[in-house]
Amino acid sequence: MQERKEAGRGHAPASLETIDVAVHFQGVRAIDGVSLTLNLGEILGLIGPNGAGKTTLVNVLTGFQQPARGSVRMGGEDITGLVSYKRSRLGLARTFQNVLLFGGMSVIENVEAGAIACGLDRHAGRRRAWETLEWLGLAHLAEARADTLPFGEERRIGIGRALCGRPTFLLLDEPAAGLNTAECDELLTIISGIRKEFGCGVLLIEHKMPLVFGLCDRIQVLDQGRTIALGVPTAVAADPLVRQAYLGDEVA
Ligand SMILES: Nc1ncnc2c1ncn2[C@@H]1O[C@H](COP(=O)(O)OP(=O)(O)OP(=O)(O)O)[C@@H](O)[C@H]1O
Repeated sequence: MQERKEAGRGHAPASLETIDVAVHFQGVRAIDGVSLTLNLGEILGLIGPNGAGKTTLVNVLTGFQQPARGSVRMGGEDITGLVSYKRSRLGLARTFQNVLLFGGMSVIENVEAGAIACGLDRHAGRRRAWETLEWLGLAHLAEARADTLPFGEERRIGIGRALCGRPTFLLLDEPAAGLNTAECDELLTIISGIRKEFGCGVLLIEHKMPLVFGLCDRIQVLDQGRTIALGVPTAVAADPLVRQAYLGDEVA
């Protein structure tokens, strides 16, 4: 296991950061000066009400959205102007709120695509895809067409595709949306296994609080494009501003 954790890690960057990032859409301040640090080996929760700016921040981190102000750094190096496929090759992977699998392709081809996007050739990519599916307990689905899968499995395949490039930093955008309780429990085991097995930093955007509070080392809370709290789960759960803006009495 340790071998797998260190494989390909080399001199992995120790952190992924945004520094004072701002994004505006036609006058809407989607992000208004947010700094965030995701460390290697930690699970950081990013939570907040609908429209708080969480997905926009992930888009900035992955290069899908250029900020109007501020910078993105990986291992201290400025990557703000780097296009997203180059960020993938540096070890940055994400999943999407809508799974976005290639419907007409098989499961193994979908997962392999994640490795090829990170620079592996087809042969190595296929081998890596098998390893990934086996690790997720989904190898029996390898030859199935992606668009025939139930929603919960589709989501896990989406995670497998992101994981297949063995990212240093993995950004999960609402991975539990639409999952039932049993599937959420499975997801919790997968995410904590990802950190243990692959040692990457995981950014978890989620509205399902049991998952966030059960998994995260630290939690950052956004509201209207700004950070209103950042800290360990117990401190965030007790923060009056967070309870007022988002949590209510959900987490005691
Ligand atoms: N492409 C866009 N064009 C215009 N406005 C946008 C665009 N993308 C996001 N916004 C606006 O920016 C703000 C932040 O949106 P964002 O999707 O980042 O929030 P979020 O915290 O991820 O919300 P949710 O929890 O609902 O996914 C919202 O007001 C949203 O309407």
